[in-house]
Amino acid sequence: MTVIRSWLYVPGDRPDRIAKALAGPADAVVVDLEDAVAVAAKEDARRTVLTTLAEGAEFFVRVNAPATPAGEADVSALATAEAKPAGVRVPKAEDPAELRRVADALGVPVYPILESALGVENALALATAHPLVAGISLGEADLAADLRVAGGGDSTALTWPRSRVVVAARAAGLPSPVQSVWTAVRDLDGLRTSTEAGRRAGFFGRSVIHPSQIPVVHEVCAPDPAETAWASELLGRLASSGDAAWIDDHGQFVDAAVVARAQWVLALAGSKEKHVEKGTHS
Ligand SMILES: CC(C)(COP(=O)(O)OP(=O)(O)OC[C@H]1O[C@@H](n2cnc3c(N)ncnc32)[C@H](O)[C@@H]1OP(=O)(O)O)[C@@H](O)C(=O)NCCC(=O)NCCSC(=O)C[C@H](O)C(=O)O
Ligand SMILES: [Mg+2]
Repeated sequence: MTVIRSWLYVPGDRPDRIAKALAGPADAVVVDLEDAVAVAAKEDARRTVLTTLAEGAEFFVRVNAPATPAGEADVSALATAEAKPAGVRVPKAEDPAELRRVADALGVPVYPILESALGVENALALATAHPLVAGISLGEADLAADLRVAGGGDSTALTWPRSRVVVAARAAGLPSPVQSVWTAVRDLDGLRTSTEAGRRAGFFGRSVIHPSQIPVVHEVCAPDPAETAWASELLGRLASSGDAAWIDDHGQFVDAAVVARAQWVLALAGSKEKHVEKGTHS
């Protein structure tokens, strides 16, 4: 099993930073053609993406929303390019039919980003829109704006959409969603607390916008030695006794659900970083 912990965004009109991002420690690089790129720079950014792909670099691309002129241009440019991205993130996703068009045109893994009330309401339909849909996530800044609720940090106003996207991803058999970006770039303690909370809430891995955020995300996503030891012990007892249920040495009841969790903990602990495939982490 292989997993991606950090997805580093880098603006498509900054070739210097794209090179740095690709050479750095992020598990995945997402070159952005959408909101990090000014309208006047969209064409340049698209050209840079195509040139960098043609040079053999491996990265993901966030296209513009496919229903917009810039999004149409992104999708048709990538569709005819010989070198394809590892996958595309599709922002402002709301319409499963639109997602199918993108997936059919590009033939690469597609990751819809849910950033509106309608997108969240359609979470399961988007997650199951096409076999190439490989993961869903939230874009919390845009979502908070669309919902007219407090955004930023760990706004509790987004608790329900977060749970909704976790449930829809798992119902569709997709990996746990990747957590949305932490925008207080210099506040690494806040990033850590928020990423830990995200893991507890069912997210795995995080989109980041600055290289300084990568080590924090990697640390939070690292297997917890105590949890790994607990899982090994539990599965050892299961193998030797064959019991279906018991109370462990810590007084905790164990049954099939707890065994499933222990198996997931060990699978994650034994995973290699980089290059997640559909359904390879849950
Ligand atoms: C956020 C930034 C604009 C900050 O830029 P800046 O203040 O110039 O950064 P630093 O001076 O601290 O940079 C220090 C060094 O790190 C390199 N750097 C910085 N950012 C990146 C990066 N993203 N990738 C690679 N390298 C990076 C600098 O070159 C410096 O290097 P050196 O000179 O050698 O020391 C900027 O970080 C940035 O543009 N980040 C990405 C923004 C982005 O792509 N945003 C799109 C995603 S946001 C999102 O998804 C929201 C979502 O849609 C929602 O709705 O929620
Ligand atoms: Mg957004």
